[in-house]
Amino acid sequence: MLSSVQSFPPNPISAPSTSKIHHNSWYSTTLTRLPNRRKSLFIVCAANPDDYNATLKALNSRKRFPRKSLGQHYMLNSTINDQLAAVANVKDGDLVLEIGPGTGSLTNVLISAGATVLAIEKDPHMASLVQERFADTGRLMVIQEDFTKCHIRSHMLSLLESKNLAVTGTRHAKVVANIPFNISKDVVKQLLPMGDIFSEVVLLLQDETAIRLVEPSSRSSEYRPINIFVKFYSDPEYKFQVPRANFFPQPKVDGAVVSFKLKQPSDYPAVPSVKSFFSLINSAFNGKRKMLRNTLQHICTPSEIEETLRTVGLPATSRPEELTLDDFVKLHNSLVNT
Ligand SMILES: C[S@@+](CC[C@H](N)C(=O)[O-])C[C@H]1O[C@@H](n2cnc3c(N)ncnc32)[C@H](O)[C@@H]1O
Repeated sequence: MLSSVQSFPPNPISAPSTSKIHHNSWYSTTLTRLPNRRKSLFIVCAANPDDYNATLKALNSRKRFPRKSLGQHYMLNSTINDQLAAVANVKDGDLVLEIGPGTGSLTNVLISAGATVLAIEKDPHMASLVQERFADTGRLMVIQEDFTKCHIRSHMLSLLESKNLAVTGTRHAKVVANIPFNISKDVVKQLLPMGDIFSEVVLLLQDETAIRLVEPSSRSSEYRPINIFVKFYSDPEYKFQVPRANFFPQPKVDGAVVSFKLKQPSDYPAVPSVKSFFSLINSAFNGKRKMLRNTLQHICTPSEIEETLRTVGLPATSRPEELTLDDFVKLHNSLVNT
């Protein structure tokens, strides 16, 4: 359901002083305006009083306490939102997919940069809040759905069609989002193979997840099938860390911004079947510390695996964590041809 937006009543609270004492007293005053639940979560100081103020005002307008189950840790530092948009080089005319707009602090930056935003928000209260806030811009479409269950490709195709934009050729769309940490894997799995639609995916993830997705290369103990998946579809880059004090309420972990520059489908590594390629990867990593000649026995005999490994220039005793994406492509293609 695509719906256009209504207007938001502007009623700013005057910005508090940034001095520690004033900030703290302003902070506890603001707390009393929130529904009287689990106030202990709010002990942490925010990065920017104005952004704090705006977030609390928005939540208060709906009597909406942040939900842990929805990963609702709102961004309180507009500079970080600016940096997220800058990493993706969001500019006039871009189409941006945002997952979990919340109160709309990042949405505001994207719209101000001249983008049209498609936002997917699971929480109906937040979906209507953000819809109302940007009603008069005509630049926001909100879909109230769970991103992990929605058909993002069909939503994007309808949007591109409505804007008379072709899917092939220049890719007009990007993803910029501060997502709930608990759906990171789903988001990455769904979006990275969409290089025909998106040129870049910029996500604020949990710092540990960001490192695990981007950094491990072959020969590292952290190397997993997801690293092969990420490199198959994109060129990932860890951009910067976002300390936990920038979120409201403060999570127990830090965040980090990662950019995934998506490859066009014509630039994916050449494999006859993507499905069989990833099935080989999963089988290979099933016995991570074991040699491939043992873990791939359901495909060929150990001596055939050894022979194939030698043919593609790899030692017969290779283990999965020793192979790069390129090595796996060669191994797969050679196995398919035997
Ligand atoms: C970390 S908050 C970020 C909010 C906002 N983007 C910001 O930067 O302040 C995550 C947002 O995602 C929404 N959300 C949680 N699970 C979701 C899901 N499965 N699909 C879509 N939105 C979801 C939450 O309701 C919340 O608004």
